[in-house]
Amino acid sequence: MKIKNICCIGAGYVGGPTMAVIAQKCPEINVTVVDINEKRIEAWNDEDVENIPIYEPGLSDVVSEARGRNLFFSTDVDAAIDQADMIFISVNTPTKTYGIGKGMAADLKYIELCARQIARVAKDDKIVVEKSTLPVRTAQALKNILDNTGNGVNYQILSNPEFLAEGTAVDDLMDPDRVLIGGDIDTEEGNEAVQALVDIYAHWIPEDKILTTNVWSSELSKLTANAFLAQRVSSINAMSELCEKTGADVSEVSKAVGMDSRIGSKFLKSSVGFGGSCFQKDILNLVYIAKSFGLNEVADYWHQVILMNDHQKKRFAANIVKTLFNTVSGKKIAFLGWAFKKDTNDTRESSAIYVADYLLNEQAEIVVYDPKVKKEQIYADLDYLNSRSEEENRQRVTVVNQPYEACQDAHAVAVLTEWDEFEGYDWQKIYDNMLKPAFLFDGRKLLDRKKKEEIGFEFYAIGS
Ligand SMILES: NC(=O)C1=CN([C@@H]2O[C@H](COP(=O)(O)OP(=O)(O)OC[C@H]3O[C@@H](n4cnc5c(N)ncnc54)[C@H](O)[C@@H]3O)[C@@H](O)[C@H]2O)C=CC1
Ligand SMILES: O=C(O)[C@H]1O[C@H](OP(=O)(O)OP(=O)(O)OC[C@H]2O[C@@H](n3ccc(=O)[nH]c3=O)[C@H](O)[C@@H]2O)[C@H](O)[C@@H](O)[C@@H]1O
Repeated sequence: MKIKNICCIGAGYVGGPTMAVIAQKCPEINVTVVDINEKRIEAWNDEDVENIPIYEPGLSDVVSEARGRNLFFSTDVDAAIDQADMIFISVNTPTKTYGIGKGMAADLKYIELCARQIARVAKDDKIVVEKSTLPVRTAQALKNILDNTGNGVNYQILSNPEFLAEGTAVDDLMDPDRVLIGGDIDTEEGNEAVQALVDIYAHWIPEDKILTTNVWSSELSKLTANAFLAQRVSSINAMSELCEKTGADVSEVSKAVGMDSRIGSKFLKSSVGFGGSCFQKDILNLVYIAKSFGLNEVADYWHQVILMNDHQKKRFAANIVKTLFNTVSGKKIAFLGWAFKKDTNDTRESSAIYVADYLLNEQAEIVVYDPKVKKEQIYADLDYLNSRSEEENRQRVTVVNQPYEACQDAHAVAVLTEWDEFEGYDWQKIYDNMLKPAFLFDGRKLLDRKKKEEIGFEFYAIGS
């Protein structure tokens, strides 16, 4: 089966970059990415490709090559579904904020809406691909909706979870460690559908990196991968606290431990806590699933990864208060970085938000500089917590476009994101313009302690 038309529902951090790369690598396939968010689609179609809604190194080049040729962005969801042979569902699957499973389970309402829309519109057979991260056995629910509310056409459901990380999305898509495709491999039709998707990826990915499994293994592997990755960060962060008490240095410990080939060196960087839209939501989802099967020990085991992460954010903020003579009331604290990691403008679940909230509760004044995050986003993140009025957030938090302005007259500077440019600043100038003693808190182990102490900073870094 040769796929000619692809539709992707959801033009977000996954749908946009993933489909741009598929379109670039498969010029004979038409790829239409649709979304109900008109502003987002408008931005994807902006004449100036630098204005696309997602900042990812290398993405604008890929989009400019394919857009208008075989890559299209549209709000006409029905038309794209109608024309497609293969439909990717790449909508958001946030943690539920209401009802049963509130605060734990994945909210599948957007997925269900997609399924119902596909069922209503489709007039010929379709392959439906789960790209979103979903609880294990969601494919069954999708199939149920499609078969029972559809127009009698046949559906094959595939699971094709995405493993890209933000900030390196294009590289990850071009050269992934593996591509995972789950399908109904016990039937001929299921195998054909799997092969159709394998053929797409095989345009640029060696076949030995394309792994096919049954649907449930594929769905569960995605949650497992994120849980393992987050667990490594929580594990090293747990050791960072012990390092601070004992004179060990967490960077040296990570290096020593990571050189063991059974452990490996990646994902052992201690930080102010992991953020991002997925780790927390996916682990909570895993915990919820385990609990729903009565597997309480399994649930508690994974839940600890989140508890450790919450502790890490909180203790970083608490340490700022303690170090500044037990009060930050009325004191100016400069934040360098707001994004959840470098090279992205995404702030979802960023540790900076929670550190700021903690310090605002202690009556601090905060000034933020981030190279890519917009002012409105920072206020929206704080407002979302509902900790204080929107007006107060705007009074107490200032967002500036210049790092030196952020640090001017500050009592303390805190590094919340590991943007490369931060280490290259003129730190003597920053020091000279701060109040003394000038405190510097490095939540990312980014800055050179010796140099900063030579300048005169009172320097604190996670894990040493
Ligand atoms: N952000 C990431 O780095 C990764 C995310 N994932 C998973 O991919 C999925 C999507 O994540 P993101 O792209 O980050 O989310 P996102 O929030 O950036 O994008 C989702 C888009 O879907 C649209 N949408 C929702 N319902 C719709 C509907 N019924 N019709 C049309 N459009 C609709 C929204 O308007 C939004 O623009 C999630 O399940 C996430 O867990 C997986 C790997 C990486
Ligand atoms: O499902 C998802 O959404 C994605 O989640 C993560 O990707 P992402 O959240 O974009 O970024 P990561 O590089 O994993 O970083 C997550 C957080 O952990 C932190 N981190 C990461 C690595 C590390 O060693 N230490 C550390 O504190 C980062 O600063 C960041 O806040 C996974 O790495 C992807 O494989 C997955 O596809």
